Amino acid sequence: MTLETVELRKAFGGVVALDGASVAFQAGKVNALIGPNGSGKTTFFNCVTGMIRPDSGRTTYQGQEITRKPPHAIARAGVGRTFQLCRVFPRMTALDNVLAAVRPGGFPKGLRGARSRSDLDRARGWLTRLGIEHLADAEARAMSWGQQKLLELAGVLMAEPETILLDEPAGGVNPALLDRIGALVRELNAEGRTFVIVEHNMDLVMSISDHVVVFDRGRPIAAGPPSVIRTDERVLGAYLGV
Ligand SMILES: Nc1ncnc2c1ncn2[C@@H]1O[C@H](COP(=O)(O)OP(=O)(O)OP(=O)(O)O)[C@@H](O)[C@H]1O
Repeated sequence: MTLETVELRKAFGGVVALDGASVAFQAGKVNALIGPNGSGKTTFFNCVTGMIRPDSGRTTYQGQEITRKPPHAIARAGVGRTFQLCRVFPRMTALDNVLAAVRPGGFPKGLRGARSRSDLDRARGWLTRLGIEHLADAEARAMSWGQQKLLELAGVLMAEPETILLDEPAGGVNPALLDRIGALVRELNAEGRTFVIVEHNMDLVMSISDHVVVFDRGRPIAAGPPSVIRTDERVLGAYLGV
């Protein structure tokens, strides 16, 4: 196991977003976290990455307690993440966005020479790997939504995380890019990275995942390989609302 939670609970006023969620994701695998709208998936990501504090419960990463650690400490421990609404700096170039991932705050104009050669090479390498190197000098705001999602992922990869949490990587992207994102996840996984993916596109989930966890009302109701999850009656019931 790599990322594990025990009885994670988080309420927003009267709304219980996480209701004692105990989940174990598998190291070296592509894990998916699925569930109907409002079932607590993003709140779960926010809790395990330190963006919000759970009311109770624990999270461990590779056996180490990370429950109350701040986001930067969890990132440093090796967990990277993307966001549903994609976080890039709109007025910075693609290259500067990727570099900013290793130097939070970016580079003031006069200090551009301070970028290290190896960081530059690595940043260009990730842009190339993700197929957006031709946009290196374009401002992020001039890029398409799908390109911005790739750019955000390039920034995450720049920190060399062992585990990557993706929040709706397929959301709003065109079918060609969808295929590329799927292939990329499998490639990066084959190189040793663990993934946890929150995603509504079931074709993508079922084609790239090794292990699927299903949330309903703030807690897991099923977990297993796609072939089993696809026909699980509890899962079908949760999605159909019966
Ligand atoms: N900051 C917040 N304040 C109040 N309620 C919140 C907050 N964040 C989430 N919630 C509520 O908690 C519940 C779980 O939301 P969450 O976004 O975690 O679900 P989700 O499974 O990620 O949904 P979706 O698939 O639609 O993104 C929902 O009822 C939501 O309205």
